[in-house]
Amino acid sequence: MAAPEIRLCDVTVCHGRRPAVHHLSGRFAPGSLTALVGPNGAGKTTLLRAIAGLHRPEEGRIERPAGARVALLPQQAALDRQFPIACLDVVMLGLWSAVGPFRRVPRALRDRAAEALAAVGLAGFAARPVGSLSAGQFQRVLFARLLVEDAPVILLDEPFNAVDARTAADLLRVVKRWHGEGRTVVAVLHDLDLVRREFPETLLLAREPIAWGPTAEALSAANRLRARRMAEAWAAEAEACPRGERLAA
Ligand SMILES: Nc1ncnc2c1ncn2[C@@H]1O[C@H](COP(=O)(O)OP(=O)(O)OP(=O)(O)O)[C@@H](O)[C@H]1O
Repeated sequence: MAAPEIRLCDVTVCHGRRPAVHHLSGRFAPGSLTALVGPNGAGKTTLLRAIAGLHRPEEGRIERPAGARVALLPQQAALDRQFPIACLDVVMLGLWSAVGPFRRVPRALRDRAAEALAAVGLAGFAARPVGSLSAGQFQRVLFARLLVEDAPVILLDEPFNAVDARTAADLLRVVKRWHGEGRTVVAVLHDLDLVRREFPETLLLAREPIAWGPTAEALSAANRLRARRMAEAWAAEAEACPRGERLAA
C-alpha cells in the first residue's frame, strides 16, 4: 500500500483562543509507525482530529495529497453506545466512502464487514447490539470498522485503553499488520513501556513539540522532564503567540 506523507508546517490548533497544539512542525513518513505521547491535556487528541480534517489549524498547514484517505479511531469515552445499532452496522460505517451515504451495501461488502468482525475475534457477533458489548469487545468492533475502511493513514486515539491484556495483544497484532502493509499509523498512548517495545517513532507533545524522532531518543529522561515541566508551566488562559512574534523570538 502506498501511504502518503503527512507534513505539519508550523501548526497551531486552538479551542477558542487557547492553543492545544502550538507551532508544531515535522512529518509522518509514509509507512511510519508513530506513538503520540504526552501529559494529559498535551493536545494529542486535538492533533489527531486536525490531521483527520475535523479541526482546522488556526495557523500553519497540514499537508497531505488531495484525496488521501485518513481513518480515525476516537477515544471510546467520546462515543455513545446506547443507541440500538448492531455490530455489523457499525463495521459497515467504515464502508461509507466506498458505498456513499444512504445506499444499500452490496452483498460482497457486507461479507467483507462480516469477515472483519471474524478477524478481530467476533465471529457470530454481527447482530449483537453494541450496547451489550464489553469495552474490549466494542474496541474490537471499532478495529473491524477500520479494517473495512482500508485507509492508508490510520489514527488511533488510546486504542488499548480499558481493554484487557489479551484484547490489547490481539489489537496490537492488527496495528503491526497495518504497519507491515505499509500504512502510516499514529497512535496516542500513555504506556511508555509499550511505546518503547513496539513503536519505532515517537512524537512527544506538551502543547509545544518536545521531541519527534526515534523512540529511544524522543523518550529520553531529559525530554520527559521537559514535557512535564512544560505541561505544569502552561497557563490555562494562555493564548497562541502569532507566528511573526515567534519567528522574531
Ligand atoms: N472541545 C473543547 N473545547 C475547549 N477546550 C478543549 C476542547 N477539547 C480539548 N480542549 C482543551 O485542549 C487541551 C488539549 O486537549 P486534548 O484533549 O487534545 O489533550 P490530550 O493530550 O488528548 O489529553 P488526554 O491525555 O487527557 O486525553 C486541553 O486543555 C483541553 O481542556
